[in-house]
Amino acid sequence: MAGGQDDSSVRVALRIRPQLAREKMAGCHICTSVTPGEPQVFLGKDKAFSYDHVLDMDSQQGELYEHCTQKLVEGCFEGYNATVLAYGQTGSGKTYSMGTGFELSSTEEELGIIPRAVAHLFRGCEERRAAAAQQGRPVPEFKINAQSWRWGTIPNDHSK
Ligand SMILES: Nc1ncnc2c1ncn2[C@@H]1O[C@H](COP(=O)(O)OP(=O)(O)OP(=O)(O)O)[C@@H](O)[C@H]1O
Repeated sequence: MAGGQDDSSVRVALRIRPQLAREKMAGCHICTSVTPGEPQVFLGKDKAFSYDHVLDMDSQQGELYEHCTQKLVEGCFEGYNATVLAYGQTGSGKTYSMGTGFELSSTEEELGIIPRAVAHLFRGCEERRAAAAQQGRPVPEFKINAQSWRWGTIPNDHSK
């Protein structure tokens, strides 16, 4: 997952997905380990990879948001652009982490990045409007546009 606050700043985070019951039953085993207190992952015993953040298997959705997205959304209010991109092999947890599965059974704690970012954005607008009104300043107006697409249908996508 990666996001940039401006052209010169790119954050990279790696999230290690927990092992699913069916994977345990199929005899799969975990081949990565996280160095405690370090944003570093070992593949096997000797291949180490470093990232800005590494979230181990017990990480929760709120923790992921706090480490990787919260500052990007706050940065938008300061005029910075931000992108959050989930990248990984199939079944690695992109949909779950981004929160676009929209399972009806999801608890608040299980909400992923997108619903959290949307709530954060609207809450941030309201807080800024309320603070301005309270301090007798002109109340700011915010314009939020949203667009969604599926791969292969991106406007001006000439890759297919
Ligand atoms: N951190 C997590 N905690 C609990 N379950 C998870 C976690 N990450 C992923 N899963 C579960 O693992 C399965 C695969 O995850 P998911 O569908 O998000 O993968 P994906 O990368 O989007 O896959 P694809 O590329 O095939 O669409 C799902 O059942 C999901 O609920």
